[in-house]
Amino acid sequence: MKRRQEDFANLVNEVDIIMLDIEGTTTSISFVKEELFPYVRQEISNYLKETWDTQLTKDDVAALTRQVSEDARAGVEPLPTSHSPEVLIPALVATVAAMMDADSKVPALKALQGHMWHRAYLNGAITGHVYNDVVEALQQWKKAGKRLVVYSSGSVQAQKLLFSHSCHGDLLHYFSDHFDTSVGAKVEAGSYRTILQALHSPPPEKVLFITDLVKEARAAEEVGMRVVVSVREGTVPLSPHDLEHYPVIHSFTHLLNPHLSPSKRASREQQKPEEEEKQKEQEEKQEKQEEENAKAEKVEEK
Ligand SMILES: CSCCC(=O)C(=O)COP(=O)(O)O
Repeated sequence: MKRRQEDFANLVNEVDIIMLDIEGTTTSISFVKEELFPYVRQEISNYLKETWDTQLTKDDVAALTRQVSEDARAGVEPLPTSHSPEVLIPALVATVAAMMDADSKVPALKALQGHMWHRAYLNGAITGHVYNDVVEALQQWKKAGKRLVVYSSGSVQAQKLLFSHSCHGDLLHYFSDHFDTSVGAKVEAGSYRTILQALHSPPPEKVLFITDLVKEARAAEEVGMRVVVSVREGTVPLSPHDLEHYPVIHSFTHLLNPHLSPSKRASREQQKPEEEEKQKEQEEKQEKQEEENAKAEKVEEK
């Protein structure tokens, strides 16, 4: 279903809290998959060797060991019982690689990743990617008195690092609250109930959650939150049903009040040409898919 700019602006007007996912929503999938995650894979062995005696790493290793022994009940190889770093580090490296291959979101893995990225952001090896259109939206929404929060599988520390060391400078001040998988998995409705409680129980329909994953949108919807699905380069394609059911955006520009912000075109002018090109391609692809779905539905009706 095609929604007009005013419909989106009304949706934003009707809520007090806007909760954002990161990967595929505020931030490109390629940044996470091609920079953040490879950094962990490349550096983990050195990082563990260098920090082995620190309390932070001892806690991370203990949490991973607990996680692996829980998973062992599901047939996963347990870690060696030895305390020797020579034995344990290679086993931990293999375990973390296996967890990342499976795109695991367990808090033990996410905490270790966050601690490793801390170094990378501080020494400038990594700069957090945030889409240009997101920055304009954050500014407009903050001015309009919206409370802005983040819910990502990345640890709260990793979220704060990304926004405070972003390619647009420090954006952390826009956000009042951060949630990660310590409140529960993003595909579970219970996690969104916990978040509502932490936000002092606003009416759920006063909260808008923006995410690229329909499973997450569904869980948030189950507790009564409003949802918008973000389609960016590399996000999981939406089924015809999801395209019909969910408001879909290709850029936060779609959610801006056209009377308060520079026009859609003006916002595009600020984009890097390659980002603009990708966004246009994405929009054209989506429109084509919508047309094909409509045609397929007509044929089915006949
Ligand atoms: C804080 S950025 C790190 C991204 C990450 O680790 C991840 O698992 C992505 O999760 P999201 O819920 O933002 O899609």
